[in-house]
Amino acid sequence: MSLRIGVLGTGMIGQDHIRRLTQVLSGAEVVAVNDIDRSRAEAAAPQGAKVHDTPQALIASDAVEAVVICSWGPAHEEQLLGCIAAGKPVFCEKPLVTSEAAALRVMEAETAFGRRLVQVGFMRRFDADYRRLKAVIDAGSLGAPLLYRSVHRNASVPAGLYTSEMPLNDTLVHDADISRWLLSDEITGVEVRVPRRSSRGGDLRDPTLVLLHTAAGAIVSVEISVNVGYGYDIRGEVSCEDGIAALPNRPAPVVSDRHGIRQAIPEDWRERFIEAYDQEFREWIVAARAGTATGPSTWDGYAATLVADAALRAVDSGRLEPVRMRGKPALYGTPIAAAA
Ligand SMILES: NC(=O)c1ccc[n+]([C@@H]2O[C@H](COP(=O)([O-])OP(=O)(O)OC[C@H]3O[C@@H](n4cnc5c(N)ncnc54)[C@H](O)[C@@H]3O)[C@@H](O)[C@H]2O)c1
Ligand SMILES: O[C@H]1[C@H](O)[C@@H](O)[C@H](O)[C@@H](O)[C@H]1O
Repeated sequence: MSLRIGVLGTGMIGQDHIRRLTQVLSGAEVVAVNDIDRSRAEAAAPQGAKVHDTPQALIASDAVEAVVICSWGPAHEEQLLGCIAAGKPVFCEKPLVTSEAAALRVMEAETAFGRRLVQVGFMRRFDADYRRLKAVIDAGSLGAPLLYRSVHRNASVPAGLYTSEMPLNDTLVHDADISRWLLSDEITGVEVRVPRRSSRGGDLRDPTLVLLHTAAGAIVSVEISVNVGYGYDIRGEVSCEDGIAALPNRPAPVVSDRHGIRQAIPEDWRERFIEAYDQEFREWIVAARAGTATGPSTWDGYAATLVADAALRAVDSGRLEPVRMRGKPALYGTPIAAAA
């Protein structure tokens, strides 16, 4: 039997996830959709899927066994709490929520329920290159990780909709999460430095340089540039005591012509992480069919939210801003020793 899924939010990524759930992956079907823009939901609904008037009606529907949230960040809390109250597994696109208080409310609801229901859309953890990079670090032959350089470049962002806070509370969450996961470490402090602005972004504060300090004493530098024009360029390199390990360049045909020898760069996140999103949903479908969730948890979404909050404080203060996490509930596994 296929997992019967309802999708909340049928914009850019909602449509892409509906495509993969209906045309690429097996074991799932999209039976219901909702969007505050009803015409968008109608256009995105696969044949036979019901278009619901409200997220609450979709979550409550007996036809829906599990939910995928692809609405805007500020809408996530209410929709997550609705899914947890209904006991339905839920995949939630990043960011989990947009404030520490909201993250704690979701965590309290899930821990009171007593079983993991929430998986957060940190798709990099499902990318084969990142998984191999983590395996090298975990093997330990390079010694302890000291520095991690994370480069996050978007070709462009929607003008007017993407604001100067968003490099820190929308884009950085991916780098914060992958750093915690790769280094098996927690982030304890955040600094932000702002160089001269790129003329490509108008008034937008871009690029931004973020330093994440970890409990074990490593430092992560994150370059966030959201208007580079040339493509979606994601890089990562870990410097350890006895060597370095880096993400490889993406395999692409090597073109030789009068401009030289070159390889294409992905256009956007859909192209760069296409296999990662597929794998993320393969693993989610298996877990959701068992009535639970796997991979990035509410705890991980909470951690990324705290980093985003600290980064927003740091860009104003110019100082190192602390990240103070609560004790980790047992539902989310054992705390990382260095951070305990
Ligand atoms: N993991 C990733 O790489 C990745 C990539 C893109 C977007 N995202 C995340 O996915 C989410 C959606 O992003 P997008 O780019 O598709 O945005 P979008 O603006 O294209 O689509 C969002 C949709 O949600 C709808 N919506 C908003 N509030 C709603 C509500 N309360 N109930 C129902 N529908 C509602 C909007 O009408 C819109 O159609 C965001 O949280 C974003 O950060 C993640
Ligand atoms: O919502 C998107 C998405 O999360 C992308 O993966 C990220 O590169 C963008 O900066 C962000 O705006």
